[in-house]
Amino acid sequence: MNCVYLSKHPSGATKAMQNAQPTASHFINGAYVEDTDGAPIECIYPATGKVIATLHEATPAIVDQALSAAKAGQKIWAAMTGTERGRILRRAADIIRDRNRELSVLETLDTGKPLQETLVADATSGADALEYFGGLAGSITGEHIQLGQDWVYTIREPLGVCVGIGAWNYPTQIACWKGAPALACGNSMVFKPSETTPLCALKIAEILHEAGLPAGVYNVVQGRGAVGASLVIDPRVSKVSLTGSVPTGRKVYAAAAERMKHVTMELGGKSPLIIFEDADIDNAVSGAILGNFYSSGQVCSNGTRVFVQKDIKKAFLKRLKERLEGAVMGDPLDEATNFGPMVSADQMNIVLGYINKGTEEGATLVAGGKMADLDGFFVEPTVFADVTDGMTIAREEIFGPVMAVFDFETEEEVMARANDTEFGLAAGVFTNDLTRAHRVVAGFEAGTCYINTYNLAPVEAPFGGSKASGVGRENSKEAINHYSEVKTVYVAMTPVESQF
Ligand SMILES: NC(=O)c1ccc[n+]([C@@H]2O[C@H](COP(=O)([O-])OP(=O)(O)OC[C@H]3O[C@@H](n4cnc5c(N)ncnc54)[C@H](O)[C@@H]3O)[C@@H](O)[C@H]2O)c1
Ligand SMILES: O=CCc1c[nH]cn1
Repeated sequence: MNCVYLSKHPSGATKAMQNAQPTASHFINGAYVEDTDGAPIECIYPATGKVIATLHEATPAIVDQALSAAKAGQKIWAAMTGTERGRILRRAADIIRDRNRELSVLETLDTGKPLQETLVADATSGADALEYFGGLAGSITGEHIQLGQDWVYTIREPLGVCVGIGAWNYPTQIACWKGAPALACGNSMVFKPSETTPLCALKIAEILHEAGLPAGVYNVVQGRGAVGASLVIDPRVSKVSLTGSVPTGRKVYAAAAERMKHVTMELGGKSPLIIFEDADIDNAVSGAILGNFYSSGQVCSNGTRVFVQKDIKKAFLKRLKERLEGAVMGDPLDEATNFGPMVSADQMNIVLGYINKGTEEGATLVAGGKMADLDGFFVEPTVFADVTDGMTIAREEIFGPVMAVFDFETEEEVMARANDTEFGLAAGVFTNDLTRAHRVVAGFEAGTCYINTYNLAPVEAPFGGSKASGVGRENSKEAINHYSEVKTVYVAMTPVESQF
């Protein structure tokens, strides 16, 4: 039965993880479930390239089992009060915080992200979501509308069974950002993690049940795209929330639309970060580093198109180069490491391909530009300057540690260039001119904007994209609207006046 195992690991992490690892491929109806008929999924530790766990894709029987459990579990869950539901979600948040270290190690093993990051950004962000939506669960209500003697009341109802499909960059966070609002509203969820990072969501399911979640309310099944596609089209499913690339988003949105299902689409980006000459250069360099090299550049909202006003270009690049000396690449489980590998060999090769294109198309390589001399899938933090708008590295999402620096002269010019993209996930501006800062963000065609900072995503604030980058918003009270719908009830206080 126990087909998930973490094999020996040079850093000794395995020993510490004996009690923390998931014990089977799927979590359904409150328990781990295995079905070795499913095709194997190898979980590869990105810092060594070695297989650390082997799981199995969900077979059609497993998918059916998960959806049936979710259908039955949702009825029990929705019948509880919001306060009762919230208490369980908040208890899960507390358990996650208590086990932050072991969950962070698991996140690092799943993704290769440095433990220095995962200790503060992943399980903690998941706990924030469960705590925040747990707190809201008791106050998800409709309204009363008086119409003379008559009146209308509305009921905010859950949608039913929701499917969550995750990307590989934030496996714990994505499992919680989707699960917490869905469950707060009284829905159940079947979550399919990315096949590249299958481990973390299983622990979230296990902890939710330990906190008292009724069986069947949060289930996890493994699989590649075909498993995701089979979940999306199942008639038992009312809503699909995807975090992934734009091409996958188009397919999933189309399949959901065909069946008139609700969707949230959290997709890719190529976000602009504009640095005006009056900005504090050190602060702007910090923003550009955070917005390009955190999680080794594998963050959807990264400000990968850095527009620097011409007069400060030299000073900006000089300071940026100095600050890159601070990158510490190496064993992600060593807390001194602050820059990890790409999640997979495939992603590393995609990123190296873009770096070659940048050079071939005439951009100036300022830093990095190659694999690091280490085991695993490491690519150096890379900066190109003199990038022009038509270059491939200026137009396509790379999803790796590659910053493209552009020159600009005027605000009007840079705004037109910043918005000249199919994407609209995020955008940022560094300036000390407050009027300009607000004028610039008003002009951005993007769902999430930053003034004098970058990439923060607290649960209290809506997060999501415009244009091809997405539909709907995660986090904040906004997410409640995306996991519930309103029923209108008209109450007449006088007899009906019919026309004949
Ligand atoms: N906007 C956001 O919040 C956000 C957050 C993280 C990542 N992302 C984006 O995710 C992408 C990187 O992640 P990825 O490579 O895992 O993305 P991906 O699109 O390849 O895969 C995402 C998920 O979709 C599944 N999938 C693939 N085809 C499917 C189909 N036809 N039907 C249903 N499911 C299917 C995959 O198995 C995976 O679980 C980047 O574009 C990044 O910007 C966006
Ligand atoms: O990867 C996208 C989601 C995100 C942004 N900042 C932190 N998480």
